[in-house]
Amino acid sequence: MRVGLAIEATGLVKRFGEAIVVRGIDLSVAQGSIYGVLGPNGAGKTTTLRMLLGIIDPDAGTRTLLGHEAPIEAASQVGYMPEERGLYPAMTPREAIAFMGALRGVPLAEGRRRADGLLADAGLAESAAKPIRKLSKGMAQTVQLLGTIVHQPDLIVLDEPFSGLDAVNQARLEELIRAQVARGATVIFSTHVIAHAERLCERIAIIARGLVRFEGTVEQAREKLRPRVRLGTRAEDGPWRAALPADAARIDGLWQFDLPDGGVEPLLAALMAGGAGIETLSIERPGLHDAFVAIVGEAAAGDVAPAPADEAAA
Ligand SMILES: Nc1ncnc2c1ncn2[C@@H]1O[C@H](COP(=O)(O)OP(=O)(O)OP(=O)(O)O)[C@@H](O)[C@H]1O
Repeated sequence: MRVGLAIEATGLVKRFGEAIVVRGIDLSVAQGSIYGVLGPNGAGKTTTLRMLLGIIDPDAGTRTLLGHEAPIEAASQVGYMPEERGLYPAMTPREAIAFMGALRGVPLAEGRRRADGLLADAGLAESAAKPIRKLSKGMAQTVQLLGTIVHQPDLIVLDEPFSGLDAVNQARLEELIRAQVARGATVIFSTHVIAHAERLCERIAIIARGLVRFEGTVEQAREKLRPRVRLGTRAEDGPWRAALPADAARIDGLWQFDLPDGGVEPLLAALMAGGAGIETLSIERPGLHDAFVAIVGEAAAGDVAPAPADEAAA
């Protein structure tokens, strides 16, 4: 393992029958960081996480998990919450969490003690002794998450952890992830809800159609797009229109276009001289959501031609 990496994967490939769903993915996750794997439905996120954990084996490529080349050897130091949730409905949250801890080597009495603390922190103290079947879906999901971290794993892998939670519980989960990292854990999670990744992650990978299309910081992803100008003019038409950039479109009553290289000042001068009557002006930096849509869109367009991994596999 390279110093400081919790996960290092190179060239991961996975086929299911004829379909190559992961086509050569590299991933490096620094110890003590929060890492986001973003991608549209079917991109290959879950398959990638499963390969990293050793639940399935890649058809090609290698992965090192907490310094172990065989992921199973790291199992006791890993907490994994799969996308398919499931707890025994007759168990209580306290018992379920303690049971999940026992599977990872935490004595039951200690597991119960930890469960009570975790449930209290999550605002679920009153539900600690009710059967899970009486809990809401979101509450049950929180219990499953607490069971995932009860053994204080060094690496926490969460598949779509925010889906199914209301806004309050999503915020709680963000806090919990930060708290886990503060105690020294590494967290990697998949999501197609971009806002969480934007707030939480030091680095992200955007996966589409089985390939990493972007890897870097959230800031670097945003920098791939130009700021967007929205401009309202009193007059709808006039010779001044020639001063607008070629890509300017009138959307919802506003001219919208990417910030030109020379900034907006020369353009505004031309509009003012031409009597366009500037009523509103905003220049907005794109968010991660915009960058995500653009990167995934490019991937879809680019995939009309065969990708290199397909050619290599053929
Ligand atoms: N065991 C399997 N057998 C056959 N095909 C599979 C299997 N697992 C996944 N796939 C296919 O692989 C592709 C990628 O699936 P995967 O679950 O990894 O995507 P994902 O990015 O996690 O998507 P989502 O956000 O919808 O969960 C999909 O087309 C899926 O149908």
